[in-house]
Amino acid sequence: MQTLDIPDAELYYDPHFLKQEEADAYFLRLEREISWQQESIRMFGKELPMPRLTAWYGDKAYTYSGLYNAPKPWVPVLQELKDRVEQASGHIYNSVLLNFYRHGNDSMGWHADDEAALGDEPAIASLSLGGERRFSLKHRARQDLKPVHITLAHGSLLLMQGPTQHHWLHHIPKTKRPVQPRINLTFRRVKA
Ligand SMILES: O=C(O)CCC(=O)C(=O)O
Ligand SMILES: [Fe+2]
Repeated sequence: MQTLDIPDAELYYDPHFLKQEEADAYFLRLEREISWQQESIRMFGKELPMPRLTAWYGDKAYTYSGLYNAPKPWVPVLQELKDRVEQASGHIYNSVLLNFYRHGNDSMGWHADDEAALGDEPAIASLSLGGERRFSLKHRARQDLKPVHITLAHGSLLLMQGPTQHHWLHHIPKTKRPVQPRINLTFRRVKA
């Protein structure tokens, strides 16, 4: 893992966490084996489809972006990836949120993964597969710090921990560039 030197954050990145062929195979398995959902979000009093497909697996129920997610048992492909991510990151997880970005018009808005259920300084391990998308971080308070952009490679692992969620927001912007579909998994540990 390489350390990304960013103030008020603790970030590690491994662009080659999975070999190309492994990453290709996991993309295909996840596309097929995960029960992808089209959720909706309430915005300005209207129900709008979320600009991506999602799935939640794990031992605990979890509320994310105002959506209640019932626990759903681990399936082999997720158990395998969880084991490898735990090994590499040195943390134990009990849940994973999956996002499927079908095309460049799919995205995720600015947020921090700072729900109380994640505890004070959560470790969040983010595995990316498929088309490369830009992931950006911006500091919540310090305007002297420029946003940080990381192109998350196919088969890469990004680990966010320590004070990162306290001080920084992150998002996946839409892009007009033609991009391949992308799957992202964020492994988390939800408290009782
Ligand atoms: O797709 C990504 O790389 C980011 C996902 C994310 O921020 C999240 O699931 O909370
Ligand atoms: Fe996030």
